[in-house]
Amino acid sequence: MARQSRGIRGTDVARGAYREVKQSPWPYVIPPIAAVGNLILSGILSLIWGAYAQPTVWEVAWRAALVLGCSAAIVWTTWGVGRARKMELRAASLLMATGSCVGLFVLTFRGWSRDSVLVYLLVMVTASILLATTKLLRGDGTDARANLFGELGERVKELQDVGQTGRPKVVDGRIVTHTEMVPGADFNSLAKPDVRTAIASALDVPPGGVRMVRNRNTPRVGRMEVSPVDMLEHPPAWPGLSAPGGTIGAPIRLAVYQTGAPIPLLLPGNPAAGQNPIGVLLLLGQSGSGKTELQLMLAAEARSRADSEVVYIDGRKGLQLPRAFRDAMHVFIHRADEGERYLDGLIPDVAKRAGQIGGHGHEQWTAGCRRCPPFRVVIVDEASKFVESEDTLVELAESVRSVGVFVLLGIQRATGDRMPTSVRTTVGGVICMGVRDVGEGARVLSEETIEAGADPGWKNRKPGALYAELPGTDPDDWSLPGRTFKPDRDAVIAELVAHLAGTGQSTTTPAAAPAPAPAVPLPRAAAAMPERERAGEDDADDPDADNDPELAPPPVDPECPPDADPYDPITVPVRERIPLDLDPEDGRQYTPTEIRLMVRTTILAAYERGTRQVRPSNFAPLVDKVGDEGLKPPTLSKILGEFCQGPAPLLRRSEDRGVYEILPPQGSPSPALAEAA
Ligand SMILES: Nc1ncnc2c1ncn2[C@@H]1O[C@H](COP(=O)(O)OP(=O)(O)OP(=O)(O)O)[C@@H](O)[C@H]1O
Repeated sequence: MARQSRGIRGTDVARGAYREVKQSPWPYVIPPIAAVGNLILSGILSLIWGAYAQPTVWEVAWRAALVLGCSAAIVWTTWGVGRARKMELRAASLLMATGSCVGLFVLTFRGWSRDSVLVYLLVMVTASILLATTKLLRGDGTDARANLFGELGERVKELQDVGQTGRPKVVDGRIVTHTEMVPGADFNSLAKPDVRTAIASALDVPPGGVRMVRNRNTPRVGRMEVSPVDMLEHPPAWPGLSAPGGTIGAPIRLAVYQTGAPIPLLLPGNPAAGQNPIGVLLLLGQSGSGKTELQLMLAAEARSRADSEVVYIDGRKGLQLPRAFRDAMHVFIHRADEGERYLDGLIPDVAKRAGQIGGHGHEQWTAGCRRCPPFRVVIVDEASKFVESEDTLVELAESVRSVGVFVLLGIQRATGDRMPTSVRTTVGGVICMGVRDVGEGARVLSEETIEAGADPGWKNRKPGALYAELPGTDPDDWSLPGRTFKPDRDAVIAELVAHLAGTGQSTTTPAAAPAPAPAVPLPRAAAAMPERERAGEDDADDPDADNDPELAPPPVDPECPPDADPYDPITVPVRERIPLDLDPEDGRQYTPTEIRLMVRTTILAAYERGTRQVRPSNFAPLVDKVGDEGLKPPTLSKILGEFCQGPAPLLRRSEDRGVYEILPPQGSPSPALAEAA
């Protein structure tokens, strides 16, 4: 507590009340005492050293040099330490120091005269009054700082005592300054909320517009970034699907940073760049913070990629989402219990996918690899129940990462009772939208991000605003706020539907794909991937295609569609079937040559009946006969490819992927059947 001075009391007329000057009286009496002491010192020095001591020239020279040196040190120090003070105080203290030194020098070496003593006393009294005035009139009578601005200004200036700032540069609309602390000081001390707020206030920029990004290699150095205007006040318009028809390996444009730069989301990772797949992403945001819009856009982006399958689970308000969107998803689940069943079945499915991926020598899902199963994107709108169970989450996060599965878990609250503390280290990435306060955000965001100035306490006042900690992004940018694009559901869905229609993918077929039963979620999703299915047919060119036992997804029998969701209407695609006159399955093993002969016979019989096109799914009865092992889909594709070759080909690839035209039979069989013939 501040001590109260005795004796210094005054009346504050404006307030009509007494006020007490707290703190010590010494700051007010020291200057005049020092001035008098300095006068006495100059008298003594003039008698023994200076004007009245009859010194030689040499003695005068070195004594004068000594006094000048001491004076220079005093003046320089006074100016230096006064840097963090108000200008008036700094000027008064400088006047005091300079006056003392000049007086000492003149009175010592020139001798005393009435004028010189009077001038000295006048200057020193003035300086003492100035010092006392600036100290007395700085506030309400306490010895605290004068007012808010004075205090803030001084605090900002005090920064210069602990560190040095470099020349500010303008980068992407931000003012960026390199800051180096004095040895022993910690740059993080500038990241404290009150220091950042003081700087924001002094510079008159929005709160949160000041970031302190420390250098990871040294605690002394960092950079201070000031964003003068909030560039996310008006979110940018949605620029359209980022790579329709491309691979899911290409980044998804999810949102933009305050700087205008895009925030990329890389789902499968990039082994070449040593970047891990994300696996599980946690999306935290309270109701109305903009989660659904983000999920919708992400789902549309993922669905527009050629090598992914999208599962959307919204057990709360799934049925409120537009029908066209629901139909466009490979799997759409709107019942909470079914969503849970689906998630339960996800982990057992991992081993199967791992077998498929590892079976051809890949350590993780690889973009562009035809033998890897489609990348699966699972978006779960309200997953708090799932997140609550730490074991399940850890198991999920660790297992899905490398097998080409991405799971987004959306949650509304991150309170202690709802979320284990280890969640942040378990999941591969985090997006934090508006939450109640910075403390809640700190449950998912890293300590460094919060320390650098991230404050997601927007609640639902700024929907779409977010902080993102994502693999593949610069950790220095994690404390940079971002915002999703201005919502335009109709445009997002219309563009997706147009893209799917353009690539020949029906948006009603996937809707028929039901929620997977526990432990068998994949086959149905795969069944709902016509494009991918067709892509597999092109494996005919791959000589190893049918040697790999782990290669193929289980065949889907068009005669026996998977169990349907009882709540969704079922639409089974109409497919023309070629009646095949084959004997029932007899359990015997068929040689490759026999199988090829049967395929040829089937094609010729179909041609005779007037059929001019075939596709692998037409040969399902043949699969029944020779068994799954004898005729996997890639093997069948390979055989059909062989029939396209040779001097007298039986088939020709149609422009429609996966469809073959039957050519008029010519006398000689294709080389594939030479042996059989
Ligand atoms: N980037 C954005 N800019 C402006 N408005 C946005 C943005 N993102 C979302 N919104 C709007 O914010 C509102 C709430 O969004 P949304 O429904 O996605 O929130 P939510 O977090 O899913 O809420 P709930 O959990 O209650 O469903 C909507 O009106 C939406 O249009």
